[in-house]
Amino acid sequence: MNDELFPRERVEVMPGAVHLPGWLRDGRPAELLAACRAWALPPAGLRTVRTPGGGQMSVRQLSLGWHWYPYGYARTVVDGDGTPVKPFPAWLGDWARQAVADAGPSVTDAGGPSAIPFDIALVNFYGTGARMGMHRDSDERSPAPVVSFSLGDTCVFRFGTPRSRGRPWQDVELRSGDAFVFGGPSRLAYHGVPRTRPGSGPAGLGLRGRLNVTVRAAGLD
Ligand SMILES: O=C(O)CCC(=O)C(=O)O
Ligand SMILES: [Fe+2]
Repeated sequence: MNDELFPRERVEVMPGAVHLPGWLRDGRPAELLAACRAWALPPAGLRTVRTPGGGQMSVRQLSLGWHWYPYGYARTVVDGDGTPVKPFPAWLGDWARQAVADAGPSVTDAGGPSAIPFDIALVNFYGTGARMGMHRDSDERSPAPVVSFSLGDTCVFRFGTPRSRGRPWQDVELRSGDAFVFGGPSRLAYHGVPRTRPGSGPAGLGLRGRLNVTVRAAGLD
């Protein structure tokens, strides 16, 4: 449900980076949340990600299709319970291609969205205080855009350039139901989540915290 009095507009925040407010309509937020709850269960469920330097990420994460670990992709949870990654569902690829079409031509280098072979989803759960530092999504071997869907609490999404972690950047509020697509000249741009706003999500959804699902094409076989 979109409970905005006036729907927020599509905004291209950087060349090839497009925010689609309220893009998940009708039953889709609840459908995606129910799917995330099922994927979160073991085996290959939600886990804490440890970084090579000995730290750990504050978000909890799971993967579908290909398992992401710092810093690569595998078919099994090589840094967790060792089980095969859960399959990437075809419907999520369909949603992502629809979002790419709605984002417009700047998010793709060549060809239309219909041929994009989406085959990965990374699901991130942000509890109170969780954040994600500025990084690039650079472990994929495909130029296809990344499509992000948000549920639950609002966050500040910081979107910069491919050149550096620093400024210039744009801060965008991603709310429950929003999509964000980045590709073309922004495919390797630095981005991160400096904060979420605990308790800001829609009461009717029944999610405490924030979920983000990024859909990607691996370009691997
Ligand atoms: O949580 C978000 O909105 C962004 C997640 C992200 O950048 C990632 O999973 O690589
Ligand atoms: Fe990312």
